[in-house]
Amino acid sequence: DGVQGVAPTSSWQDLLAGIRQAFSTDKVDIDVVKLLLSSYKSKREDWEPYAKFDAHRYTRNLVDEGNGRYNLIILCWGEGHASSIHDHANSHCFMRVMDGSLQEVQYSWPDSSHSGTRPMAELATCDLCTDTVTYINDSVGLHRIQNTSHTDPAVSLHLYSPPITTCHTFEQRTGRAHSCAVSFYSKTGALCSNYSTCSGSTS
Ligand SMILES: O=C(O)CCSS
Ligand SMILES: [Fe+2]
Repeated sequence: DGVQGVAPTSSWQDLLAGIRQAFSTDKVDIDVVKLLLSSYKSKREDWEPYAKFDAHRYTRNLVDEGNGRYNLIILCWGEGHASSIHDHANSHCFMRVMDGSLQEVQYSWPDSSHSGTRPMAELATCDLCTDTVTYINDSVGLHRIQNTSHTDPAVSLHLYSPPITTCHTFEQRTGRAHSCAVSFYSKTGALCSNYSTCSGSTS
């Protein structure tokens, strides 16, 4: 549910400073953070230095390590790239589409009494166009993010609080869960080595 009707006025520096301020205490005001993300007037030159694509999978590029309470990350999705179905490790997950469009498919948690024997149940499918801001946490459900376009790449800005280092991925056909350590393709513009995503099969 994007925050509509906000005239985007703030600069990239205002956005980074506003987020730092919003996370200066342990209390997270979800609406304040969504408004900050919506108020930023997107300029490609602000975030393009972080937008590093890989031919085979989506990339996670660290923008701002934050103050220990959050991470700000640029994700780059080539045509057809998708994440696995995943949780958010009890963290807040804020997201804004910066370029192109993405599809979010939300799922309910697998029923533990059927562990590993039932397909994941879809809750909703949302098409997220450029500048849409959305939010999820584990009490909302699980999701998969995918770039369903065959012609256009997509870029999204994600804020996780607290920072996510590991999460769970879920097999669509069986609901079986796996633990997964997330990593960065680049950090503040510098490429990292041995990158791996939690992108599972999309079948
Ligand atoms: O951080 C990730 O790899 C999941 C992207 S969708 S929130
Ligand atoms: Fe996610």
